[in-house]
Amino acid sequence: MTVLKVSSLTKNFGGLAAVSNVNLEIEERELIGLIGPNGAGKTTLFNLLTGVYEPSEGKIELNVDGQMKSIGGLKPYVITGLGLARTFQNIRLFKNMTVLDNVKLAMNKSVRYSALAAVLRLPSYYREEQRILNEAMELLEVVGLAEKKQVLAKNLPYGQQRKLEIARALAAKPKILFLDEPAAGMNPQETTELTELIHQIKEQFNLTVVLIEHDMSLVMKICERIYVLDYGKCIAQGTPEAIKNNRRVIEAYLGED
Ligand SMILES: Nc1ncnc2c1ncn2[C@@H]1O[C@H](COP(=O)(O)OP(=O)(O)OP(=O)(O)O)[C@@H](O)[C@H]1O
Repeated sequence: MTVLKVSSLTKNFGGLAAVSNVNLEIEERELIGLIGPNGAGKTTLFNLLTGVYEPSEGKIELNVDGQMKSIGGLKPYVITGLGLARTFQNIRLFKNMTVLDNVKLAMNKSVRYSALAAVLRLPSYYREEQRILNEAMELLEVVGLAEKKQVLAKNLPYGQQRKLEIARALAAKPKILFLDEPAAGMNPQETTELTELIHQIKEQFNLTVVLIEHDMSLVMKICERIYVLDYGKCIAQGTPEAIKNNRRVIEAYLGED
């Protein structure tokens, strides 16, 4: 079943087509890689898909309860509510809050007590607070940060901050998870752990995952299918094996590591 379909998507910044006539079709529970040289348009594409930017042209459709719904240009919080969550290349945490509060805050949209219940401290308030605490702790267990729950986010090592971002994205209960360079700044040990974590959350939460990543060994190891962007255009898509041997992809990367 198709969960996300992108048709002829274009984003212009002045005279520059950062994303140019891109088509994607992603199936439920696929693990997709989005790669390409620096400045190829990967983050701009994520920003279009998650509502940060409005498309200049083209269509983005998300499967909502079995129907393809056009989501291009909707506000980010609306798109998140439809089941699409993301992490950012530049980590966006509440740095002076604890690890636990960072996750609890990400769950706030699902809070089910009224303002009055909160002010009067009614039983419904305590029940809901307990549910939020339990769910937040479960997510911290999943990403291996339960023992760090009281640590301020800014005091976590870089790799763990990235895992906390993933926990925050999961708190939105997404169907599709977008990860923007999840392994950036990680050491090889952390990257290996991250690879396992991505597999684990995909299975546990029945997710479709799309990731931008420069770490080719990670991409080739875990992605089932890869799209390659270059100068805003999609120049190839296919299995890791096909992409590795694709002449246009090799040419695009010539001069890159
Ligand atoms: N808000 C913006 N205004 C103007 N130009 C932009 C804007 N955002 C991105 N660009 C330009 O669009 C092109 C694509 O950038 P983008 O960040 O999407 O590439 P990328 O593939 O994610 O690169 P990297 O791998 O380096 O993160 C670049 O030339 C960039 O300078």
